[in-house]
Amino acid sequence: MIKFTNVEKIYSDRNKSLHDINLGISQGEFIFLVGHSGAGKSTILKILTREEKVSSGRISVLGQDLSKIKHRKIHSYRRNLGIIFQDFRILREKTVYENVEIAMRAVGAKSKDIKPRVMEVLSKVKIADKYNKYPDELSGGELQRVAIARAIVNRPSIIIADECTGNLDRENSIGILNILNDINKEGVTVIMATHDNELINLFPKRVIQLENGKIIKDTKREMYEVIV
Ligand SMILES: Nc1ncnc2c1ncn2[C@@H]1O[C@H](COP(=O)(O)OP(=O)(O)OP(=O)(O)O)[C@@H](O)[C@H]1O
Repeated sequence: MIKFTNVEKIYSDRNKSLHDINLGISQGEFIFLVGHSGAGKSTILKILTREEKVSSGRISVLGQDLSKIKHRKIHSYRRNLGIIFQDFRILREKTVYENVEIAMRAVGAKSKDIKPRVMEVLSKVKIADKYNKYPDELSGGELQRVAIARAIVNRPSIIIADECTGNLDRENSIGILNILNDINKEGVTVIMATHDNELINLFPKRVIQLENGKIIKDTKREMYEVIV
């Protein structure tokens, strides 16, 4: 479903951010992307969202070659993705409900479908009781749950999360991981960049480790090597 083939990313002459990345991810996998600061985690995620283009190599996602995708098609490609950030990116002047509703309106959802679906996803992330609150009235953990509701409301195939627990305490981080785990069990692929080793140990998943723009460890690959 996601395939990186000999992917290189060079931001400038001296700065090679990704080196010969070869990687396959199947639908329904849950991946932790780890590595030191500057290892290339965000660059991989930005290539997946097509915020950045590869410098060479090929990247295909859900049957689309992102190295060749036309500019006007990027918008519809991104409808397959739910993106979650460390800093939540919730609109301050809108309520919880409106923050999620806006994502459905943006894709032209029918008015009659909006309310039930927004309330359904708010219930799923356990924030439905605060649907009428403004972001300033919510905690960081609650804000991130709203961001997840917004990310899943249009039923994406892939969730992309960049350090989405980076601003949260342990309890809230575990809460967010439990929600992502439940979403993953419904078949949604989750790719999450994190520095949090404790969280990785609590949720045993495929871990891809980057160093200086190269994959230096892939637990799944190693498991296969042991089995074969
Ligand atoms: N827009 C950019 N222009 C130039 N260089 C960049 C740009 N974005 C990232 N880089 C460089 O690419 C390399 C990888 O950066 P990236 O942000 O992918 O790392 P990361 O693993 O996500 O780090 P962190 O954990 O600190 O977020 C770094 O050397 C970084 O300085």
